[in-house]
Amino acid sequence: MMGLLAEIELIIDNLHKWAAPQHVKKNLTTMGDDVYINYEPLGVVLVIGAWNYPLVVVLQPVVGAIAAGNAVVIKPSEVAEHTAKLLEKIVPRYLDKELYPVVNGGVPETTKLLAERFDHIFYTGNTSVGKIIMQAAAKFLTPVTLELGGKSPCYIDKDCDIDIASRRITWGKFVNCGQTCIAPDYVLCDKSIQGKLIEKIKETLKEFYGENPKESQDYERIINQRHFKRVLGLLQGEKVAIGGEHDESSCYIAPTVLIDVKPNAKVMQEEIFGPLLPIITVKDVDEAIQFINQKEKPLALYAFANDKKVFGYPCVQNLGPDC
Ligand SMILES: NC(=O)C1=CN([C@@H]2O[C@H](COP(=O)(O)OP(=O)(O)OC[C@H]3O[C@@H](n4cnc5c(N)ncnc54)[C@H](O)[C@@H]3O)[C@@H](O)[C@H]2O)C=CC1
Ligand SMILES: CCCCCCCCCCCC(=O)O
Repeated sequence: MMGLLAEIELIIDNLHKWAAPQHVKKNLTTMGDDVYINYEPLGVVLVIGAWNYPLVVVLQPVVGAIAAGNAVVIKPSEVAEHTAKLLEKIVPRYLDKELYPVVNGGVPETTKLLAERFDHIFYTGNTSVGKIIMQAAAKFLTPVTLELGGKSPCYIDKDCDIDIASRRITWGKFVNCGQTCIAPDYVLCDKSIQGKLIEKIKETLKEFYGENPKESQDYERIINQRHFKRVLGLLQGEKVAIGGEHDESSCYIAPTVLIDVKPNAKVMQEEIFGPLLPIITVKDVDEAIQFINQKEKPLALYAFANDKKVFGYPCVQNLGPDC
């Protein structure tokens, strides 16, 4: 909610500037004209949301689309069914239901929506469905915004404050049970610091979630049985340094750290989106970057180091504000 409210405030404070016609410098071909950029609403925007922060990932793009003067068809994720029902109930209380309808349902309903012509589609979710959305949009040349997932690495240099690194990684990885799009997906570090890192993560987990995370009010569950089985499948055959306990009936998977993970292991092939943290050892930052560059471009990259050289690499700089 904090992010959503901040977005609304940002728009209220800045919309008059963003929406104002923008001056354009004249050139030879336009010297006799009035030249400016005038912003117009696109028309009707379709917003399709994901389940992991189900209110914010649906409403945040809706807020932007409304501010830009559009009508919006709102499609919450059916996986977070209570939030979807709540949105269907409360949105019409505050917004015109002709201009901002909420459409609930799963794949068949979304497929039907995608057969319609929209002026923009804003989709948040996994990459495979992202491709379906883009194909459907291409039929009408509808522009799309795709907020997808990825395998976000953490590089921990041997010359860094391991207490700080492990505390931040433990928070970012295990909050919402690992179901955050920019959660650290895996760790790359020198073998000499692996043992200390594991000890520190263990200590931090105890501080955050107590002796038994299953009993902690602060530790979440996997969203459903399908995702529980998917995440558990990634754990099979791997060497567990911390955690590993699970319970299907409550979709519980303990905060888990894996070691001696092979680069070609199943857990390294797809976004984990659950509470498993594989550690892969590399000899230095160059090897880490080589490893990362062999994969699809990640959504975020986290680097912990004292050596400024680490932050000078273009791939670290280019990944933006989450570094
Ligand atoms: N970049 C970002 O800001 C964010 C990205 N994500 C990413 O989203 C993913 C998690 O969400 P998902 O499990 O994908 O959510 P999901 O299963 O709820 O799917 C997302 C939306 O796509 C629709 N959908 C699903 N299958 C479809 C199909 N075959 N055809 C048409 N529509 C379909 C669903 O109805 C839903 O509204 C992760 O990869 C995560 O990283 C999540 C939150 C934020
Ligand atoms: C205790 C609060 C947890 C804060 C985590 C905020 C992350 C929100 C990001 C929403 C989209 C995503 O990254 O999956």
